[in-house]
Amino acid sequence: MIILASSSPRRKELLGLLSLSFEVIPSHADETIEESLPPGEIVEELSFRKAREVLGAHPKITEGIVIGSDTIVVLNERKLGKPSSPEEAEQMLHALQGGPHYVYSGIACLDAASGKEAVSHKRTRVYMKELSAAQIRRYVATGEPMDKAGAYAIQGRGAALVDRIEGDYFNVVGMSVSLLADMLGEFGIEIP
Ligand SMILES: Cc1cn([C@H]2C[C@H](O)[C@@H](COP(=O)(O)OP(=O)(O)OP(=O)(O)O)O2)c(=O)[nH]c1=O
Repeated sequence: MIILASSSPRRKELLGLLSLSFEVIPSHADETIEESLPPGEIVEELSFRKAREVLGAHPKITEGIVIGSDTIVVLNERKLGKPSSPEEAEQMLHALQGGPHYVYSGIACLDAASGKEAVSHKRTRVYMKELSAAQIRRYVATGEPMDKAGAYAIQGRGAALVDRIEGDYFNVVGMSVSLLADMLGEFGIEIP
């Protein structure tokens, strides 16, 4: 059995690409973290917390693999999560437009029966086009940025804002399917 500890519809779709049967249980883990930590450590720690919280809150889960994941956008030293208001979304997009940034996504897998744990992350470079204030305002007005790290969705209308990427596309959307497949392999789960 596989349990995805996530409320993200994107991650559900991404795990679905592997044609494995799984259940979704949203995680309510505390995501407060020291922002000065390296971004790879942040997404790995938060991925772990999400998976552990679901396992801890559901004592009936005695076997199977619990998967947690977390995504942040990093611009120079600045870490951008999900915007808390349309104004913050506009500010994030103003900062990101016209240049490159990194998207980090972590994945944690916990084996409920054995207690075995694994965690890893990937980094993708995203180059955003130059955007006018009017373009940014129109995009924020669609509502799409509000539940997305860095205030854009590359898989949606946000695709029009991106010039190109270097690295794994799915890592930008929320979880590297390729990395996940390798990690599940370490837990004895073969992809059909
Ligand atoms: C950069 C980017 C992020 N995102 C999304 C992926 C994540 O859902 C979200 C980052 O927030 P997260 O805190 O990583 O995840 P979440 O709160 O949506 O879901 P959960 O913690 O329950 O697993 O941003 C996109 O959908 N497209 C993008 O291009």
